[in-house]
Amino acid sequence: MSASVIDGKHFAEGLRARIAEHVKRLKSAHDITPGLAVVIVGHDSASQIYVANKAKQTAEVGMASFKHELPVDVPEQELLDLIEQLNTNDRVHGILVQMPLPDHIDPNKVINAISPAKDVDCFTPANVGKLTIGLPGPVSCTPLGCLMLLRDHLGTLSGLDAVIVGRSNLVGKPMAQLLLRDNCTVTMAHSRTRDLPEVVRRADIVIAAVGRPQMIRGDWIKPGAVVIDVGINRIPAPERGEGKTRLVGDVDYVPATQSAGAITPVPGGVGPMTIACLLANTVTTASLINGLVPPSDLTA
Ligand SMILES: Nc1nc(=O)c2c([nH]1)NC[C@@H]1CN(c3ccc(C(=O)N[C@@H](CCC(=O)O)C(=O)O)cc3)C=[N+]21
Repeated sequence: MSASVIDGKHFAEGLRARIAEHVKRLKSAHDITPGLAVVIVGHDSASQIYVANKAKQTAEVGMASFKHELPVDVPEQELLDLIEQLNTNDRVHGILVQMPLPDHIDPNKVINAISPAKDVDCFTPANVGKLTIGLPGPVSCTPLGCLMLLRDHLGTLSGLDAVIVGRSNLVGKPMAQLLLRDNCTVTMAHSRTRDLPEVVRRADIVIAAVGRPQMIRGDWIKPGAVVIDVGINRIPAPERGEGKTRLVGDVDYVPATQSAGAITPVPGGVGPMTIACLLANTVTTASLINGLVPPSDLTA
């Protein structure tokens, strides 16, 4: 058996086209231009590229894009003051503070400073609570992207066994909430799980979100299972020349394609969906801030 490849890059393009339509309608019918502010501290080159990508795609869907670059040694209070300014700026409907932050800044303080109404990452306790009980609001970007790909591929997820490997606040925990809402039987596995291969072998849906390159082996995958690889790991690739690197996921991709029914590649799988869902969340928050019902095709 050879898995079909779930093309996240292509799906994200389609999603962005739908977002652009919603943005157009918000502008023409309500005179609202959704705006996304991205805050980056320091000059990490990978983060710079990622932030530049977000700004470009934000503009492409017709939204306003605001970028704030702060020096790596910026005092914590200055960052908190900037967030407060963005909280009260009517042109800004979404605030994303690029993580990780330098060690002298407490990420929890920063997250708690963001108005939940503008928290497009779904990092604030208020929005995590809403997600958990199913109230409208932003939905964690990476889990939302994974859910959209799964629904598109499978139609319904009802009754399926889903195993999530990784219990982070960022991906594992919100992913579990979304899959539960779609009536999956959800197992959360992690570094202390006993006999991880056997647990993964039960899964109709595998979500790999451990952050360890190629850790999930091909022979752990049940024949026909759908594999969503959230990992983005850069590893040395001497076969491409000295000092070269390449991106791999948390799944050992080639062997996994032997048994999986479908699988997301890295790159070109979940990554592009994360950015598209950030834009989707900005349409959601812009709608809710203005007392409008958010578009149902952009959320869980
Ligand atoms: N507050 C906050 N929210 C985030 O959502 C957030 C963050 N901080 N900090 C950094 C991580 C990382 N992240 C990525 C999203 C898309 C790709 C992506 O599109 N990757 C491409 C490959 C890009 C390449 O070639 O390097 C792909 O998978 O196809 C990567 C990484 C969001 N993050």
